[in-house]
Amino acid sequence: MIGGDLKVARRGLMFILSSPSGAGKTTLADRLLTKDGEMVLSVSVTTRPRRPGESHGKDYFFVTEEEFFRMRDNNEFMEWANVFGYYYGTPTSLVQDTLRQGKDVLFDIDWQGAQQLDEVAGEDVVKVFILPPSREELERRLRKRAQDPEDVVQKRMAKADAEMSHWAEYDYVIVNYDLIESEELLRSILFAERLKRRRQVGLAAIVKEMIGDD
Ligand SMILES: Nc1ncnc2c1ncn2[C@@H]1O[C@H](COP(=O)(O)OP(=O)(O)OP(=O)(O)O)[C@@H](O)[C@H]1O
Ligand SMILES: Nc1nc2c(ncn2[C@@H]2O[C@H](COP(=O)(O)O)[C@@H](O)[C@H]2O)c(=O)[nH]1
Repeated sequence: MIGGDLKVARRGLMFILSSPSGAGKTTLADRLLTKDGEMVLSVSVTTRPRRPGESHGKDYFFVTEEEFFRMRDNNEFMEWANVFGYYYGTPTSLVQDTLRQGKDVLFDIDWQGAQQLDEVAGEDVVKVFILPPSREELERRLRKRAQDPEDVVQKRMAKADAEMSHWAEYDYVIVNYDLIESEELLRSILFAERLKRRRQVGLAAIVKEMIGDD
């Protein structure tokens, strides 16, 4: 696969997707992951109730507030936040294990989480903000997903402006008009970021061997 099968040893990166709820980041994340063997999803811990079709350990680790606070107080999260009245957190262990293997970690987290990860791991972080084509389309997508009751849809729409106001804190911004086009754009960003010289940690040895010591 172009750009996805690098031969040079490289340092894994932390690829963060944020957006207002319903803009499409989970859908795009799924599509990226199914075609990329070098990227692993960071499965978050949450206190939100499970939606139909979601499974424990794949979409989220669903826990009680008591368990969430125990993990938080035990420093098991790389970042955590309260989003729409529920707690969400990124377990540190999977992230560190994956990066150590030279693979990338994909995060589907909000702006609060993105800011926290930037603070602790700025060099490894690449942040992409996904915008919807319009407010009307955002609401349409939230309803089309048909997984949340009306009051939840309203609550998420009410918070959309607050989330979108953080767009300028991101490295890249994609307006998600068309899924296939957005997926291609995301993949282009990923491939270019993987090729950054500082991430290709095996390059120096290869070049040294080619040009010799003199
Ligand atoms: N470009 C697109 N065109 C049309 N529909 C889309 C597009 N992208 C995503 N969708 C649809 O919009 C709905 C919401 O997408 P998704 O669940 O991925 O949003 P999200 O940003 O992850 O939301 P949340 O933050 O709540 O998890 C889904 O039904 C998805 O299929
Ligand atoms: N800061 C974090 N935000 C997270 C995390 N996991 C998910 N999220 C964000 O929460 C909202 C709602 O998600 P939903 O699955 O309930 O629709 C969305 O913006 C996610 O990106 C996390 O670990 N930390």
